[in-house]
Amino acid sequence: MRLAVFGAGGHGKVVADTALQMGWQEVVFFEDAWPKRSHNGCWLIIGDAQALLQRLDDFQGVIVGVGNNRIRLAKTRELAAHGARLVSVVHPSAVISPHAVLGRGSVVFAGAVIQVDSQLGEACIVNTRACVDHDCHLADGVHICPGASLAGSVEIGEASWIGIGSSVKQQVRLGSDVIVGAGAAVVCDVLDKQTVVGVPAKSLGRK
Ligand SMILES: CC(=O)SCCNC(=O)CCNC(=O)[C@H](O)C(C)(C)COP(=O)(O)OP(=O)(O)OC[C@H]1O[C@@H](n2cnc3c(N)ncnc32)[C@H](O)[C@@H]1OP(=O)(O)O
Repeated sequence: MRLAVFGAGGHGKVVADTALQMGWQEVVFFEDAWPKRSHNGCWLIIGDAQALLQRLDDFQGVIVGVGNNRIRLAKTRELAAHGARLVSVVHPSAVISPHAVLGRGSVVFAGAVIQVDSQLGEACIVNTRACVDHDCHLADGVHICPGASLAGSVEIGEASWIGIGSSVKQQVRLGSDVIVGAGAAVVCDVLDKQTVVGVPAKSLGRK
C-alpha cells in the first residue's frame, strides 16, 4: 500500500506521519521544488507535479499535503480530473461519528473530533485536537487549525481558515475565504473574504 503526497512542507509531513500510523506501508512525496529538494523530513521526494500525473497508477492512494487552502483545493481537483485515487487520512486517535461525512482528500489529525451529522467537503483539514461538533457544514478546502472548536450547526464556506485555538458559536455562518485569527471567538456571521480577530471577533477588513 503506497501513498503519494503532493506538497512537501510541514503540513505534508504530518499527513505522511498520520498515514503511516493508520496503516499505509510506504509514503513518498511529489513537490515542484524537486529535484532541488530530495527529502521532506525522513521521506523521499521523488518527482514534481507532472511526474505524479504520469505515475498515478503506481499508488493505491494520492493526497495533497499543501497547507494553503486554495492551492490544496485546486491541486486536489486537478488530480481528481486525472483519475487519481484520492484518499482521506485519519489518525487512529481521531473520533469521527459514523454519521459524519468526510470528503475525499481530507485529513483529520491526532485527537480531533467530528460529531454526528457534520459534513465536510473535499480537501479539508481538521488539525490536531480540533473539534467539529454536530450538524456542521464545511465546504471544500476548509482548514480547522489545531485546537479550534466549532459548536453545533456552524456553516463554513470554501477555503476558509479557522485559526489555532479559536472558537465559533453555534449556528454561525462564515463565508468563503474567511480567516479567523488565532484565539478568536466568533459570535456573529462573517462575510466572504473577511479576516476577523479577537474576543468577540471583529473584522480586520478585506483580504
Ligand atoms: C499546525 C499549524 O501551524 S496550523 C496554522 C495555525 N496558525 C494560525 O492559526 C495563525 C492564524 N493567523 C493569525 O492569527 C494572523 O495573525 C492573522 C491572519 C489574523 C492576521 O495576520 P496579518 O494579516 O499578517 O495581520 P498582522 O500581523 O499585520 O496584524 C494586524 C493587526 O491585527 C492584530 N492581530 C493579528 N492577529 C491577531 C489575533 N489572532 N488576535 C488578535 N489580534 C490580532 C495585530 O496585533 C495587529 O494589530 P495592530 O494593527 O493594532 O498592531
